[in-house]
Amino acid sequence: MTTALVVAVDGPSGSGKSSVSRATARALGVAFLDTGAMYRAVTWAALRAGVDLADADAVARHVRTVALVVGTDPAAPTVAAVVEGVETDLTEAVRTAEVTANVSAVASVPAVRADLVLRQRALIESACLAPAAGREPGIVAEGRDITTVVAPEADVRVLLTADESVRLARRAHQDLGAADAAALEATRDAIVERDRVDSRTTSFTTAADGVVTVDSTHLDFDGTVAAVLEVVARATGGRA
Ligand SMILES: Nc1ncnc2c1ncn2[C@@H]1O[C@H](COP(=O)(O)OP(=O)(O)OP(=O)(O)O)[C@@H](O)[C@H]1O
Ligand SMILES: Nc1ccn([C@H]2C[C@H](O)[C@@H](COP(=O)(O)O)O2)c(=O)n1
Repeated sequence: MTTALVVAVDGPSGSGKSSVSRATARALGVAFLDTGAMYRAVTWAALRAGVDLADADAVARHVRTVALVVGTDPAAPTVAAVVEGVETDLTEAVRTAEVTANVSAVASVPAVRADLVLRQRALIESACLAPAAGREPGIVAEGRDITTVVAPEADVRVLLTADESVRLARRAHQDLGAADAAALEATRDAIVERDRVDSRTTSFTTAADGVVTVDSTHLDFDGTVAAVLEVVARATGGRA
């Protein structure tokens, strides 16, 4: 493969966007971009700085000052921010319940979205024009608005879905393992609520024109990756 390949993947929480996109990127030998991690990192920074998240202007002003460092190696994706002049790894910190509970408020600010969309496009361009050593030119980028806003011209655009009950069961299993029923119920409520709030800002439940839906309800993980790779092969005539 010599021509750069951009694969855009969107979907609701627990659809498998991150894990399936990452495995797809590995299989294709290209970079991987988790745009949700970028929204999470600027949320972490805003919380740390004590910004009032109800004040959209203040949030957008603060986010503009946050220098993000995003690692797009699908074997070990990372996100960091420069805090008081020091690059601080946030790969784990962005997964806390506090960040998860607040990220939708930050992601719903239009000026924040405009800012991060530009940064995401720059990362996609960089992966295409200057791939890391040993990597093919291209990227699998996933989120909620990649197929529609960030990279509507992507070579391949996929909406990854699964029935709500299956998505919630996967997420609960990942987050809580064998936790008690009340904890599982709380996780489910939080996920449903986050998707409800996020869907006011981005459209990730129905496929836009030209976007291929992959429904993983009855597929296991490997089967889902294979289905996405098949969409890529069909769209690229086997060049990838
Ligand atoms: N087809 C599948 N079959 C079984 N498990 C799956 C499948 N796809 C993903 N998973 C598992 O479901 C869990 C959630 O996947 P993942 O984190 O990739 O979802 P996501 O859509 O990125 O969610 P979020 O937007 O909330 O971060 C993970 O544990 C993942 O391994
Ligand atoms: N392109 C994107 C990616 C993510 N978001 C928002 C929506 C989520 O609540 C949050 C975290 O994403 P996750 O890590 O759960 O995939 O970020 C968005 O609005 N647009």
